[in-house]
Amino acid sequence: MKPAIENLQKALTENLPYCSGTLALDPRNFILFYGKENRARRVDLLHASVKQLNRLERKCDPAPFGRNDQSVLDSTYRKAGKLDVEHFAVGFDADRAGLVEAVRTALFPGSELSKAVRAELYKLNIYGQDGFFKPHTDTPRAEDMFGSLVVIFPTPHEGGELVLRHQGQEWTFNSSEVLSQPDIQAAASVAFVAFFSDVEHEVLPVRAGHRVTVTYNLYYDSSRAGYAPPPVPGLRMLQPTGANLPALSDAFAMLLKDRTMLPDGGILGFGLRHQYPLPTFWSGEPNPLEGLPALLKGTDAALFATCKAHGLNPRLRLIYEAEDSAASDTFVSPVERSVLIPILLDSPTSVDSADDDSDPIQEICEYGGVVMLPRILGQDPPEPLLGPPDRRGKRIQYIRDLSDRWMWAYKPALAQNIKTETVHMVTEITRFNTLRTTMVVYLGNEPAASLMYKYVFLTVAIGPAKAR
Ligand SMILES: O=C(O)CCC(=O)C(=O)O
Ligand SMILES: [Fe+2]
Repeated sequence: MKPAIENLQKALTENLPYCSGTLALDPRNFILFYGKENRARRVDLLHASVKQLNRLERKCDPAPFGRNDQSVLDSTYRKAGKLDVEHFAVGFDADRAGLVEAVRTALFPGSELSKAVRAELYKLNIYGQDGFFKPHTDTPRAEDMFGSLVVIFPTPHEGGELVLRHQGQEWTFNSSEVLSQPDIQAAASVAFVAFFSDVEHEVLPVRAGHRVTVTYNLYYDSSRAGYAPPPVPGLRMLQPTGANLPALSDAFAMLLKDRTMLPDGGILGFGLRHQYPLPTFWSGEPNPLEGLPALLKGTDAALFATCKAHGLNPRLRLIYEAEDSAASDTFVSPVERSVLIPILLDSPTSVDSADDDSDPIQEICEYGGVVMLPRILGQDPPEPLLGPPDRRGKRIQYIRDLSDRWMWAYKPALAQNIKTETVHMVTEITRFNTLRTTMVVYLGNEPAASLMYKYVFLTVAIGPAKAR
């Protein structure tokens, strides 16, 4: 496969056990109060002096770490200071800042996003010169704890990289480098890393300055289900790459530049990666696709914005897999129960009725549907396009040219009236953003309501190679 396609696909489907980035904040988020007696000290972590940070370091307790269910002090294992939650208060709050939601989006792609999460402030840590924390995994504090969130404040420091390891892979997050980029610094930002509990991590020695962090424990919390705050403006996700706007835009530009890729132009298709609060049953309210661009998250939001930034017109559309059982005899093996013809729709139109004289697929096309001829971008010759079973347990299989054959061989008369659209899929269609509508089917005189499942996906038309 062509590297440009692979690159974009990888960015869009990458599944990492961690995420990282920066978040620009109002200056009051950086104010820290700390102390064990009635009189607390105040330090502004955005403009803290070395003297102030030295004092904070002195006032902290030596940080222990968990070994075999016990908390032990061992300076060959961890050299850092810590404060427990009752000994400090900081303006920053991960939930209020929108960071918990951002982290949830980055860690749980797909239908898993419906898992609600909660963050609990755990500790403040300070690593002075030569401070470090050897490789370890965090001890879960409860059964529903699934990960940790580390927030790094912009106090000057060198070294102190957070190294993460999981299933033979390793990633390094260099907070001092990230936070000292001029635009990040100008915007008063914190850096963050969130990871699942089975990710081993390590803080490399701090060579100079002070590295100040607060950690949160992350929990599943079903009582918050359905809670979905809007996206946060100051957020810059670095990993996963697909949620990182500049990185995704580069990958997209590389694809557009490849002159051998759809030289005459065409339509690209993308499956959505996250689940959105759509009405599960649509019965004539306004088109829910119209408000959807504003709700997009993570890689979906980044992809939509990237298309726009390239002067393209991304469209959120529906795909309906119309069943044509009459065609099954002709085209598929007896194992297949029916042929599914993918039909594109721009709004979730209900089909009032289809009787046994009319062809249901033709009926849907009369309501604005277009028969989709699916391809997989870059696969030459095209391979069968396979999808997972849908929620009715039915096996979904778009045979490469099934809809073509259906169009031109089985229904030649219809083919003249039906519009088609060839879509080159970059990532697989997902089936967790579903709208259901009814279709009344008449079998003789007997009306029967049948459900139509429509999945949201994204298409974007690109021009010929010469013009892009
Ligand atoms: O401060 C950090 O960067 C990480 C701290 C940590 O790993 C822990 O507290 O378990
Ligand atoms: Fe840890």
